[in-house]
Amino acid sequence: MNITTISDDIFKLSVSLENVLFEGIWEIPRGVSVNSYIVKGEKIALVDGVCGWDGVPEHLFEMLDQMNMKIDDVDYLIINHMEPDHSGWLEDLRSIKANLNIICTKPAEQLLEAFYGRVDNIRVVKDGDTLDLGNGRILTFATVPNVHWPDAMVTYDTMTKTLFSCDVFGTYGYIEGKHFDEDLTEEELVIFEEEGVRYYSNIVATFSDFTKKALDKLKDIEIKVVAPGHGLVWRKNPSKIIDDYKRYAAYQKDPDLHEVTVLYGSMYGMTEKAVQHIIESLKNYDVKVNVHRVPETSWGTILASVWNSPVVILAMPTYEYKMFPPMAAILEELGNKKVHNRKALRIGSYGWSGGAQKELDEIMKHKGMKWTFVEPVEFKGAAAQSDYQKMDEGIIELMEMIGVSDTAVTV
Ligand SMILES: Cc1cc2nc3c(=O)[nH]c(=O)nc-3n(C[C@H](O)[C@H](O)[C@H](O)COP(=O)(O)O)c2cc1C
Repeated sequence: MNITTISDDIFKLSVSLENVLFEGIWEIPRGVSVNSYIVKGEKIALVDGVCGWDGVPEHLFEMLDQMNMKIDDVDYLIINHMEPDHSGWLEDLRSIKANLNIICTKPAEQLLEAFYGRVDNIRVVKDGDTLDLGNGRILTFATVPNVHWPDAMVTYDTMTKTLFSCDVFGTYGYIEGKHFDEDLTEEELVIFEEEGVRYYSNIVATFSDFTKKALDKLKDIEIKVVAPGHGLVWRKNPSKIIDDYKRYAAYQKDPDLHEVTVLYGSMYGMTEKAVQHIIESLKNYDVKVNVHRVPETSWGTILASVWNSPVVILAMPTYEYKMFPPMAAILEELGNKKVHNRKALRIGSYGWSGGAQKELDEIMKHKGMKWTFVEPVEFKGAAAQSDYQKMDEGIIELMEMIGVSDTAVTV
């Protein structure tokens, strides 16, 4: 755990995680930080906690020691969001200071009881409520329901105009010694953009409509510092992460990028050979192409890729009268994350009955995904020249749909 000064009397305590699956599912190749904040007036508030990683509470005590504080000095624990990665200190803190005052929303109060059996010393807050810490430091609260649990809220320090936003404006990614956006090189900023969309697509995507409402609610607040529960503190250019989140929310239905995801599975190479043809054909267009094989590529990586891609090529064979199972699993997950309105081509090999296409149609329908498909190209065994021709025609159609033209020079 490390401690960083954000501004006079505001400190970040954070833990970096790597080599774990975040939420037990998502790979985090560049790690993630989990951030908690200490805000001091006459009274002291701890905004969010982190899970019981990294020797908490011992490390927490060391950090407090460095600030000449003891846990007894903390007057309030503000819980923006009850998910255990942010509320996990609660049990330890309560065992040390039983009368710790907790500030949270009504839905969080119910979750507190469910998760920790806690019903005492809770002040429930709603939109616009304030907490006066003394010395002119007044905190206000705004609920942001379902970003990403029903209980979520953000806390705003009116003195420094710092927004403690918990999961909102979070990113994956952790670079040793880099805590603020102003610490980053251009290349590192690109890393955090990639990790932003990865985090959004893995964690927040399902709640994009709620995220849009939350962003709308926050738009009239003057924000000088964004201090989220994951990732960097945005101090030099806070509007960067706010605008990024607007884009990410919009990508649910319309990623306005020239990017294609080719998602495929293949048992014996027939479908894979056709995928190679498609990859070659896409080289004729000015588009970024991401190729992912299932089940080898993790769901988190695929989600991030498809979130950025208006065009998706799905390639899979028939397997036991249905589609190759890992492809069905990831398509269901894309449906759960509400990845809507993609333009798509499906290709694949079958042996005798087919069945992949039927299952694909069913998934699209029951998940309400509203993808627009060009004519599928299914072939028995190996693809023939006429099949490759049809694939190329499908690609032309898809590229036209996103306004990308063929870069090959014809004489
Ligand atoms: C375990 C297994 C199950 C299969 N089930 C079906 C099936 O139900 N219907 C069908 O038409 N083909 C079925 N096939 C045939 C494959 O779809 C066919 O071999 C296809 O060419 C495989 O494509 P690939 O080389 O890209 O893996 C099956 C093949 C395997 C290995």
